[in-house]
Amino acid sequence: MGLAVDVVKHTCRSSGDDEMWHGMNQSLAIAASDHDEGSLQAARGFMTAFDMPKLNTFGQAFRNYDAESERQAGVEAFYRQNHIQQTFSFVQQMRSKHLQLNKTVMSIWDCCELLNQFVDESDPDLDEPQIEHLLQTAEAIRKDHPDEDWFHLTGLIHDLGKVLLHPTFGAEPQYSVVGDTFPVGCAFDPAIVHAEYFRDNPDSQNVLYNSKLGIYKEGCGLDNVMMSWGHDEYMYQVMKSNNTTLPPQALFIVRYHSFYSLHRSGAYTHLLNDSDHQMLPWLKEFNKYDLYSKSKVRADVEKLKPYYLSLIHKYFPNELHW
Ligand SMILES: O[C@H]1[C@H](O)[C@@H](O)[C@H](O)[C@@H](O)[C@H]1O
Ligand SMILES: [Fe+2]
Ligand SMILES: [Fe+2]
Repeated sequence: MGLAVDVVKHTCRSSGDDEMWHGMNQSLAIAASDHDEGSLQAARGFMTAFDMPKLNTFGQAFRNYDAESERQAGVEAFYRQNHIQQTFSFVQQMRSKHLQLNKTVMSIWDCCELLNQFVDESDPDLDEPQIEHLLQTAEAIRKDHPDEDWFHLTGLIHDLGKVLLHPTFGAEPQYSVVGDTFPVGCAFDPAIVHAEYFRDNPDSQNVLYNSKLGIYKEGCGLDNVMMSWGHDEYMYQVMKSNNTTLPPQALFIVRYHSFYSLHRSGAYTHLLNDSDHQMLPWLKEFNKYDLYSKSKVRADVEKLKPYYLSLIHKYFPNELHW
């Protein structure tokens, strides 16, 4: 890898057999309900080739928001802003501003290239332009899941919603585009990164929104939950409205990949319905590659381009409305 990092080799049973979608989903769901990484790996039945580093490129554990590092102060300032601004009503405003998808028309690949100029201020683990992260994620997935091209493409496109930072979309501030996401309309969970800054979010004082369930019903399903505004929801809506043929798992991954308090800490599970529970293992599997592939090793964009163009062609129209 060319990096002085410790690597953990993942071993698991390999079967080589192709499994049917539903069969796999079922075993993944069972493994996930066991909360056991080992059985999750076994249920997957894949040989894993991706090396998961223990430390990020700054020599820290991944997602350590308290460690003193060159990115720490900026990341904390980001979350302060994010947690103060993201209210229920802010989310409504952003949705009506951006979900009409009338800002531009472009292809998926054009969007990847547009992201080349942006660095994500919320990320303690990476200060590389976003296109690097997209290809690193996709290629890491490809190593472990060679036959699931939909999953490779999901890796490539999962962060394309960060294009909201571009002047074409009004150059939205980082606090309304990146960072972890969380439900609005109910109490903020302490498991959310830098939850202390929710003190100054007006919704924390609003009795409609500050109880455990807030405006929601137990088991209502994430589809009925309003998430903080950012690149996840935006890209999900872009995919859906432009009629992607990617499977439902891909849409779920894109939509909730930043919902760390759920997929890492198990918060908010009282809002999930059965379908969400079935999807959750895919989200966790995806997260491994999204998080641990972040490195300074540059992707060879020109070499990889033809393969990803073929996937884009398979699952998306040539031009999309954004
Ligand atoms: O792309 C973003 C970004 O990398 C953030 O730092 C992280 O907090 C989000 O969850 C992720 O989706
Ligand atoms: Fe993301
Ligand atoms: Fe990402």
